[in-house]
Amino acid sequence: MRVDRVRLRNFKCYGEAELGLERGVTIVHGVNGSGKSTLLEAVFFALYGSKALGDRTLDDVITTGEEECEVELEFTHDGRSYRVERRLKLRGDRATTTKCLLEGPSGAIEGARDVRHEVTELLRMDAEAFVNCAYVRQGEVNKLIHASPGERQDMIDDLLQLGALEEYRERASDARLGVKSVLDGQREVLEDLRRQVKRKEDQELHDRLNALESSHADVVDDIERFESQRENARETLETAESVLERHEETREEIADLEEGIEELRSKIAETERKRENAGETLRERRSEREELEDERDGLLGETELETIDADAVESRIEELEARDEELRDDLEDVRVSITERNGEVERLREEADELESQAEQAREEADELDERIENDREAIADREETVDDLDDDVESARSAFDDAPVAFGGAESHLEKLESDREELVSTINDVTAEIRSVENAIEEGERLREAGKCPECGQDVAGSPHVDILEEKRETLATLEERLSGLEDDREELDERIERAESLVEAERRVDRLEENRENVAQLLEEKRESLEDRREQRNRLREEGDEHEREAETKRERASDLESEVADARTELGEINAERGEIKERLETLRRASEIEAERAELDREIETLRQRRADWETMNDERREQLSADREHKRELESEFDDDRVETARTKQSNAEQYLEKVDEKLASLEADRDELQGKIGGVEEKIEELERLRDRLETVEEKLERLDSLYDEAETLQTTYGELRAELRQRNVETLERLLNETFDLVYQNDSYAAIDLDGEYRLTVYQKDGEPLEPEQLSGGERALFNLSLRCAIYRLLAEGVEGTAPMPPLILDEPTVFLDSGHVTQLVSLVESMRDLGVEQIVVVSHDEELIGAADSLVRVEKDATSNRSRLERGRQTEAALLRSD
Ligand SMILES: Nc1ncnc2c1ncn2[C@@H]1O[C@H](COP(=O)(O)OP(=O)(O)OP(=O)(O)O)[C@@H](O)[C@H]1O
Ligand SMILES: [Zn+2]
Repeated sequence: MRVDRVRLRNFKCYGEAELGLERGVTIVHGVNGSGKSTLLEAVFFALYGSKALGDRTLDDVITTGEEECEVELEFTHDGRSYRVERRLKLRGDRATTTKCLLEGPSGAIEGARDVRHEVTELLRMDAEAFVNCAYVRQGEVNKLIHASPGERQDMIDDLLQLGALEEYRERASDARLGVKSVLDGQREVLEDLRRQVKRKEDQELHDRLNALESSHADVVDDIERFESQRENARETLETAESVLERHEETREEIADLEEGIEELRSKIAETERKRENAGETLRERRSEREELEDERDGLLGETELETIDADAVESRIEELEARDEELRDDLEDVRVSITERNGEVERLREEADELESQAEQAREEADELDERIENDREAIADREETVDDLDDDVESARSAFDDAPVAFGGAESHLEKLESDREELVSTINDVTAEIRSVENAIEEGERLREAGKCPECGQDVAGSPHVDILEEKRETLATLEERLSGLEDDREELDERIERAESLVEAERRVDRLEENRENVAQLLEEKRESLEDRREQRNRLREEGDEHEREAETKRERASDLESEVADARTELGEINAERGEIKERLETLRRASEIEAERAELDREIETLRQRRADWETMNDERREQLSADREHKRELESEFDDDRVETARTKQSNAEQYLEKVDEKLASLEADRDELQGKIGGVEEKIEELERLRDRLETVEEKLERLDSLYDEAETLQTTYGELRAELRQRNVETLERLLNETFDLVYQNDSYAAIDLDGEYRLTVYQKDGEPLEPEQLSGGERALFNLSLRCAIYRLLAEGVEGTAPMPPLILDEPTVFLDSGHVTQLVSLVESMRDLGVEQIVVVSHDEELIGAADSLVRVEKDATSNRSRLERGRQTEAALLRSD
């Protein structure tokens, strides 16, 4: 068995914690109070529940201040996986298990009891055996050593399941004692039975039975005789009674006959009356029939039929009705056609009216258009005149160019040229005028200077002045200039005249442009007018045609309407004819129906007459039969009256009273005889019962004797079984003791290599003795504390090994759990402990869990678990030591 995982919640100092465990040696370490032992306890608790707690109660494991606690354990056993889950809850100050579940390969088991049983079965050990073998708790060093040999014996027997053999032995012993007490009881029963049989045999029961049976036979004979006499008396009585009864019956019968006769007579009279009434009715019906026949004969003349025969009448009626039906349909058709035609006439007339008014309207529109056409024509004539006028104006305006220096169109530029020539001329004139003025001034100055004898030119004295003659030159220049000026002024005058002419030409050009534009506009308007005039003419013609067309259509419709009216008049004539024919048919039908009714009434009357006749005949027959019955009854009555005479009745009465008296007496006698017989029978029954009882006693005696024989042999068997079980257990135990002694010596040698001790002895009663080298024996209690610790560990390991080897099937081999095993050991012995642990691992213990803070042990671990308590939350925490740490510690 191997623990795979443990999970805790609110278990003592743990909040939420989980730990996976591996194969090999796991060392759990941490400071005091951190929760190491609690972790091991939790595993133990998960397996065994409250049985794992010893004196403590469930509420101890729930973390103080919490309500609920959970433990979950997963383990593998024999290659199969299991999971245990337990949940506790605090209710008041007591805790209860609210969930306990074991899931395994064959399903789930629930409930603390069943789970514990299953775990015990699986591991082949209960909680106590578990702590004795696999789980060495802290401070329990001396437990096995202090135990008495008897306690040790029980414990080891239990572990090796030798307890069962002891149980069987006890059961065999119980069985033997049980058989013994039954045997003693049966012996007493046998004695008692023998005494009873003897007493019964002494009573001579068979002689008594014979005497009683012969008296009984006599009484039975007497009873038979009296019974046959009583039978005779009863027959006599019956005969008399039947005679008297018959007499009474006859009297009643006669009375009945008289009553019947009276009844028949009155019925006959009644029926006779009915027959007469029916005869009366019959006559009445016959005369009614005659009347109907007369009426029918009268009607026959009115029909064209030869006889009034129902079928002929009926078929005639059908014919006439069919004809009437036909006529009604025709009538309906004619009416419909009249209505339709009238409607058609009205419609046609309305349409004709409508068409005529349309024609009228079209003509009016055409007249209107005529007027407008006339107006348009006048407007066109006016415009044509205007165009002609405008053409004349243009002609006259253009004539101004006839002898002009330029052609039409050149006036504008010609004027511009002339004006610029003039400007140039004016400026030349101004220049010449200015030159004249300066020459005049110069002449005036020169004359003045010359008068003063000075040079007119340079102001020097004339004598010797080169410029004296200049004045003459200037006067000549002045004359030339003045001549030039007057020429220029002539030119200007001429130019002014030409400019005037040019301006009038420009004016003429503009006028022509305006006139031509005007003419263009007028001509366009004229064209438009002409077109619209044409449109109106067409429209007017169309309207006139339309008017004519409508009038023609209206005429056609009116003709058609008057045709239809004459058709309606014809139809009305037809209508009258049909109605007349239908009136005739109606009269004939009435006659025929009456005739048919008469036939039906006549037939009914025939039937009634027949019925009445039949009934009268029936009544006659009935009364004939009654009369016969009446005479038969009278005959029968006479016969009955003659049947009985008074003597016969009297004899019967006497016989009846004698028989009655005898019967009374004989009944008394029989009753007393029967009482005697019953008494005798009771006595016989008593004796017979006693005989039967004797037989039964003899049978029981035989049975008890056989039973005693069997019990004797059973007792012997139980005794043998008891000894066998005892011997078997002693033998097995002896074998275990030898093995255990060997294993213990091996283990102790391994952990305590010391010269002081030679061997340990374990005797058949599990008494332990340690022998010193000098051969002196020592009790284990006499060893030192450390030695005791080692001795204890050796013993546990030896038991563990014995268990692993000595049990058949899969050895449970739970994890070997050691809590603080080093407490009493010195460092040298810790080394031995390490080799013990290792040798256990080598022996095939899958998991070894050790709580310790010894460095050397830590070094030997395959894995490390560190337990730590959080200072603030006060909850323990589990932490797996890293592989490197374990390896590092080991290498030190
Ligand atoms: N019901 C409980 N609720 C809370 N804490 C609890 C409860 N029961 C016990 N404890 C605490 O659990 C702690 C751990 O105890 P445990 O015996 O597991 O420690 P340890 O690590 O084995 O110490 P040591 O090395 O001294 O043996 C203790 O300090 C104790 O006060
Ligand atoms: Zn001069």
